[in-house]
Amino acid sequence: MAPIAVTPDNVSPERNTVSVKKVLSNGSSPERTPRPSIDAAVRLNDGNTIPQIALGVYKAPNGEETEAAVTAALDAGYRHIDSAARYANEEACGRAIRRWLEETGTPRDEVFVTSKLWDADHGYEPTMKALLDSLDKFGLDYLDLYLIHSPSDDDQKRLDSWRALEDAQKFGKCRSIGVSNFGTAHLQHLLEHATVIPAVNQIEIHPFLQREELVEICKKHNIKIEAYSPLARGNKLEDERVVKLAKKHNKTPAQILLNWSASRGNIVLPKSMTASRIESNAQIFDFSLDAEDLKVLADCEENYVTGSLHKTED
Ligand SMILES: NC(=O)C1=CN([C@@H]2O[C@H](COP(=O)(O)OP(=O)(O)OC[C@H]3O[C@@H](n4cnc5c(N)ncnc54)[C@H](OP(=O)(O)O)[C@@H]3O)[C@@H](O)[C@H]2O)C=CC1
Ligand SMILES: O=C1CO[C@H](CO)[C@@H](O)[C@@H]1O
Repeated sequence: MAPIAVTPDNVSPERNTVSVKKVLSNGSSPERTPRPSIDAAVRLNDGNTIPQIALGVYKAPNGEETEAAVTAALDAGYRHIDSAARYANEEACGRAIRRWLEETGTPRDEVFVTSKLWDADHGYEPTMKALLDSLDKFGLDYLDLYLIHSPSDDDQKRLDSWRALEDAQKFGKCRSIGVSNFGTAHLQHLLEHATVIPAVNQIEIHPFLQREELVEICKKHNIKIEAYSPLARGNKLEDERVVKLAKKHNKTPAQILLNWSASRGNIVLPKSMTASRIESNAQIFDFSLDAEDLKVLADCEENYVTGSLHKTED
């Protein structure tokens, strides 16, 4: 089967070799044999590249279970972890990432780490403080991507938070900056006042919630879509149309949903705490959905929202 269509924005940076040469600081060799990295990546409007698949860690506890999931993801070839201050697991994610980098001798810049500013911390100073707090929890010097988790209802506060992100990027505390849960009105307002155009808008999107209008606006401004809840939280994996496509392609229903999103150029953030699912969720770049399959999935639209759309989102 041919691989999914590669869009002009898709790039394959030289990040596909994992060094396991280095031994641990205690002199022992790592027992695991990590897979090579998954090289599917997307170029952002700031010139940075972002791995197209991330492990999402919403609801993952701040302890060993999450460390194991993050390690399993990195071993499976993921190079992107999507956390948030709100998820309260930045410490566990940071521990696992730092340990994995050390064990495999991989440079920091080969793993892409995202966190998000929580709603209670909007405003210039609180945003700066929240970002430093997140860095402290991860034990990292910089984040690859820092997002406004949801738009504040207060126009000025929202712009102040964004100005803080712009400055943090200038100071090297985060390489890319973006937003999440921004609808058309919030995006347009931000674009009127911002110096830096957000690199991404992280929103819920899957075949059951396709959000074409918002996607078009993001495309127009070269803002990439990060698809959250790309598995519709597991609630649509038994949909008979998805199951039929899975059988046709000898794939899992989850892989069908993820391929649908990735083949549109989205960055996909499936969450799982199960090593076998973490691994299989990444095996989505070796097949293509044909026009007939895409029509079946287009017809799945039912405005199915699993999370909570912000009240001004469309
Ligand atoms: N910016 C925002 O406001 C939001 C961001 N997000 C981000 O997106 C990520 C993903 O979204 P999320 O809402 O967690 O939901 P997902 O759509 O990723 O679904 C996760 C659920 O699906 C299950 N699952 C995962 N893989 C499989 C599989 N192959 N087969 C069967 N079941 C599977 C998981 O269970 P199990 O763990 O047991 O495998 C879990 O219950 C979040 O973790 C977070 O990083 C999410 C919501 C909002
Ligand atoms: O990231 C998140 C996970 O999902 C939650 C809703 O179900 C959101 O509130 C939050 O923004």
